[in-house]
Amino acid sequence: MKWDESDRAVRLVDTSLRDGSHAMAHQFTEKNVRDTVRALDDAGVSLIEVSHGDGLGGSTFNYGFSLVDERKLIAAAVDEARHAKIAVLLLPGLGTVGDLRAAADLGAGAVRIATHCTEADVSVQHFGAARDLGLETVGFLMLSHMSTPEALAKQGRIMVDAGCQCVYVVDSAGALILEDASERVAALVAEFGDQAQVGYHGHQNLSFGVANSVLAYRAGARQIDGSLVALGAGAGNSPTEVLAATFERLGIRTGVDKDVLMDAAENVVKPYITRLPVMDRSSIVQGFAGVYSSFLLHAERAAERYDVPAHEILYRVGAAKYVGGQEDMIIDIALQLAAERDQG
Ligand SMILES: C[C@H](O)CC(=O)C(=O)O
Ligand SMILES: [Mn+2]
Repeated sequence: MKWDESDRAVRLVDTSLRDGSHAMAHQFTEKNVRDTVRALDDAGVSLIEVSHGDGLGGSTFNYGFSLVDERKLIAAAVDEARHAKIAVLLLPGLGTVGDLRAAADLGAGAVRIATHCTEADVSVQHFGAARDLGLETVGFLMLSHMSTPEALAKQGRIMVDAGCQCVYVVDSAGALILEDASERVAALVAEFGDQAQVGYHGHQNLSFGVANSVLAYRAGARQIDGSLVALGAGAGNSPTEVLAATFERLGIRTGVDKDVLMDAAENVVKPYITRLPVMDRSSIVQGFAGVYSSFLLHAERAAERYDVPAHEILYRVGAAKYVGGQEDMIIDIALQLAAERDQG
C-alpha cells in the first residue's frame, strides 16, 4: 500500500463516519468508529472524516443528538488510524474555534469548513485559526447547485485567500447532473490555478455520484469524497468502494485497495447500518427539487408525526429554497400540509 500522497492521481476521502452520521441518526458507537477507521486505514484511505453529521457542536435539539460525544469518537478514530489523517467538519456558527482547538488537541489533522455556497465569508476566521493550529484545511461550498460556476469560483476565492488548501464543490442535494458538476469544478480550477486544489462531494439522489466524480476528476478535482455502502444523507454519498473500482478501471491511481474497501463495506459497515441509503421517492425528490440531503430524516419524522407525505414536504422545501440550519421549517411545512388537508 502506497502512503506517498504524490503517488496518487486523486485522493479518495471517506466520510462514512461524518456524512453517514445523518443516515445513522447520529447513533454511531465507538466500536463502529474504531472498526471503520481500521478498515479504511488498511485499505489505504489517507483522509477519514469523523464528526456529528452537521459538524463539531452539531449534537443539538435542532440537528439531532449524538449517541456518543463526538470528541470521544474523534479520539477513538485518531487512536485507531495508523497512517490516515482524521478530519473533522465544522460549520461556522454551529462549531466554534474552541471546538476546533479541542479536535486538534485530540489529534485531528485536518478540518473541512462548510458554508452555504454564497456565504464563504463566514469561514475566514476559522480558516485562519485552523492554519494557526497547523491543520490541513478544506472548504465546503454546500448546495453548490444553487450557484453558477462563476459565482461559486468567487466564493472559493474567499476561502483560498483565507488559507484554505482545497475547496470542494459540494452537491448537498444530489442535484447536479454531469456537466453541472464538471463546469463548477472547472470554474474553481481556473480561479485557483496552483494556489489550491479542488474537491468534489457527491450524493446519490439522482444516482450521479460516481459519474459526476469521474467528470469532476477530468475537470481537475484532485480530492473526491465517498462513503462505504454510500452511508450518507439522502440516498447516500458516492460509494467509496465503487469510486475505487471505477477509478482503477479507468487507470487513475487512487492508492487505495478496492478489494479491502469492498470487504469493509460488506463486513464492517453494512452490518451496523440501521437504514440503508436508497434512491426512494423522497430522496429522488430531494435531488430533483434541490433539497439538502440531510433534511431527509427530519422530513420523514415530520411526515409521520403530522400524517402528511414526506415527499410533499420535500417538494415544498425545495420550492422555498431552504438551506442547512433551517431544519425547523420542515415542521412548519408539515403543519401547513396538515392544515390544508384538514380544510379539505
Ligand atoms: C453539513 C452537511 O451535511 C455537509 C455535507 O456533507 C453536504 O452538504 O453534503
Ligand atoms: Mn454530504
